[in-house]
Amino acid sequence: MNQALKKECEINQGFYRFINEEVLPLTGLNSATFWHDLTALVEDLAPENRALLRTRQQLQDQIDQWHLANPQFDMESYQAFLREINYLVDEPAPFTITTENVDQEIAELAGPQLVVPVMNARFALNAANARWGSLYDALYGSDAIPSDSGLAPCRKYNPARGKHVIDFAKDFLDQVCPLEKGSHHDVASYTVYFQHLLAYFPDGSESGLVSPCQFVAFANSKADPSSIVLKNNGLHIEVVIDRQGFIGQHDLSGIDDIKVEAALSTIMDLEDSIAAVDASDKIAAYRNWMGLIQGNLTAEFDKNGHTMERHLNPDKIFNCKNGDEYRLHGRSLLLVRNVGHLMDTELMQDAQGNFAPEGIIDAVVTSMIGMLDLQHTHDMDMSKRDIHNSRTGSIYIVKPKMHGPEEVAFTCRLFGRVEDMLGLARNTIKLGIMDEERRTTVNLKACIYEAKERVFFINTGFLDRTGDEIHTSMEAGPFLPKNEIKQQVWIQAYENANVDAGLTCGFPGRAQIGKGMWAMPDEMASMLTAKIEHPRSGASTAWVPSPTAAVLHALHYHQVNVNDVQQQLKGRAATPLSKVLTVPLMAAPEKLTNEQIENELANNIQGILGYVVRWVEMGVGCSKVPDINNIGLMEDRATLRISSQHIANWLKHGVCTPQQVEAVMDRMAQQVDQQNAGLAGYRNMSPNSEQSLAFKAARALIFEGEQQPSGYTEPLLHQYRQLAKQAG
Ligand SMILES: CC(=O)SCCNC(=O)CCNC(=O)[C@H](O)C(C)(C)COP(=O)(O)OP(=O)(O)OC[C@H]1O[C@@H](n2cnc3c(N)ncnc32)[C@H](O)[C@@H]1OP(=O)(O)O
Ligand SMILES: O=CC(=O)O
Ligand SMILES: [Mg+2]
Repeated sequence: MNQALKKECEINQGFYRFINEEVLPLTGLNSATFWHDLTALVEDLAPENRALLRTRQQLQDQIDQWHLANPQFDMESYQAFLREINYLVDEPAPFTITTENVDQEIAELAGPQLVVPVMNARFALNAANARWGSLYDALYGSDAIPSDSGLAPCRKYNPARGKHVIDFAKDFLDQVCPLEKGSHHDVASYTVYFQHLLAYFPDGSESGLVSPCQFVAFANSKADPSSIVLKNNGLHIEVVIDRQGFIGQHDLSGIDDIKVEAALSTIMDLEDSIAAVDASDKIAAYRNWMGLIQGNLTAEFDKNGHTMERHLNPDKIFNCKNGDEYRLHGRSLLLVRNVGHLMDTELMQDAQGNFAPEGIIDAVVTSMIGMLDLQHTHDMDMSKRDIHNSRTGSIYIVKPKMHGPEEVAFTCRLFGRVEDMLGLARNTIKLGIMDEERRTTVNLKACIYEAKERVFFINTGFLDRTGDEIHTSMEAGPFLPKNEIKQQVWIQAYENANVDAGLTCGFPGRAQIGKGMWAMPDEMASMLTAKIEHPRSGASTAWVPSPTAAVLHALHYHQVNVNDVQQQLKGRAATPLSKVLTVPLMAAPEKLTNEQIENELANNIQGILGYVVRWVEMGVGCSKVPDINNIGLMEDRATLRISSQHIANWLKHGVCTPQQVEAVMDRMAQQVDQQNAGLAGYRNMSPNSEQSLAFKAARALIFEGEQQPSGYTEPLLHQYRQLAKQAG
């Protein structure tokens, strides 16, 4: 049953109640005015939103036609054509962004950014609390410390493994906060002498830090500190000392743990990592966002036979070395990712029966909830309030999947209208631009220009970007195997051009330059080796999939000073557009062996089925799915977009046949069923795959992939998930 608002517009009743009963009373906004304004907003902006989507399709049709008419690709004529159709626009004259009131986690500090599905309260709380994490736990519990030669973690503590953990962590201290003389390994005790940290060795000798100012605070007494807080590259390290502690009792200096400042910011995701297909799903997601902002979200769950309750951590309070209080934010700075411009939502319907653009409703609701934090900020003495988010009065919205500057301009107009509706000062709502569609990449400066007063990040969402790479050039020819696409010139050019754009547009000090997700959540040793390249490339943040990854990736920002790197990079030669536009096609598809083709299909299809079955049948928007080498991969809608577009491309160009794909799908359905055996709520796809909604969804994603708007997966996922919900 719907709530008739004006006679030409209907609001979903659950949504109406949620806003009226749970949100509006906290905002001081008038209900009648709010609904009137929301209706007007949707009436005004929905047609524009739809027009932007038509433009996407028109451009895609023109690009398809061009490739068909130009089988011999010529870069010069290609670029001329892209300009002619307005896919490529003129670069704006040099400018710098003017974004103000940005929290220091975004503007000044460099460190990991965690992403989490907001609908999972247990994970979302964990993510918000992942501002701080135990280095000992992250090392002990991951493959960062190898498991061979008696080092495997076991049910009881393995002291041999523990020794490697402690050695690694103290090596790290020696590296980033070295002592003037000697090593942290050999320290017998730490004390604070006036404003200095002193380390004493067993022979009675002592040493200070090479950089004494790295010592900033302590807990308990100077003579017998229970914590020592160090600071390097703006990030804190807490050395916890407890001579009675589980680890500390066996440690020469009594160090019980080393905690690091890890996820400086966290994206609460309403987009690609969640499955929200109807009003009740959306309300659940909004409610969690509200609980996080208000500070009262809790989650009760069973872990290892114990019932646990999780809530948000308070701030951390220490003694400053000069005697004052030293207060550190206890939680990640929370950002919220809205959906893009594509999908509509049943939360609201116009007179013609059209659902409202979901991105418009997300902007209004997530901002209105974000506003509760700002009201608290103004109303309350900050030192008395434990849970708050922005200390500069900003709301941070990450907007995904925008195509080019006119879509960014539209988002900014939308945010401006929302600010007017909510009575917020202009540019309170900050915009994070995902550089993850090709039309945004090639016009990035023009995109930033449109948002120059409110942009707070650009981030290379290379997963969606790869999907869009395939879809945009679907007609150009067959693409390389998925892993080889990553090695081609276009991607490095895209990554470099993104950093360069951020630097030339004045991001340092105002906004983040971000890099993409580490999509192998269990491969922490590899991450420690590979992801240091992100700060080295000039990025001030990069995405991680879990708190453990956040802790370990944080080490990189101690090892690399991003400010210095950014200074060095300023003024490097611009990346040629031709490199960004070089499509990663296969030169000689006929050289692929049948085995290579089968392997590629098997890998893609295992990922697709493994992800889609949980999405459609169980409403799980982000999963860890083993690939054919049994490495667990983070799969979300963006990785699904790549896999499904890749097979669609190979089908189109005859690299594989539909029969081959069907056969691999049947084989992989059995495999995925086996992988999920015993999982509560799981429904097998085989042997009656024709009755499985998940299997049908996966088939549609592949065989109808070419026709999907920009190759996106959400229209089909939503359709099949809704059917699964109806089927109960
Ligand atoms: C292309 C893009 O758009 S990328 C952005 C979207 N992707 C994401 O947001 C990825 C977020 N990550 C995740 O959802 C998960 O890590 C997955 C699905 C990849 C793996 O989940 P699982 O298989 O359940 O992880 P695993 O069993 O190893 O670990 C679970 C533990 O880690 C925690 N955890 C895992 N990921 C996260 C996270 N992102 N935030 C907070 N906590 C997390 C869980 O809370 C849980 O700990 P608990 O028992 O104390 O609650
Ligand atoms: O959103 C991130 C991506 O890689 O896509
Ligand atoms: Mg993305």
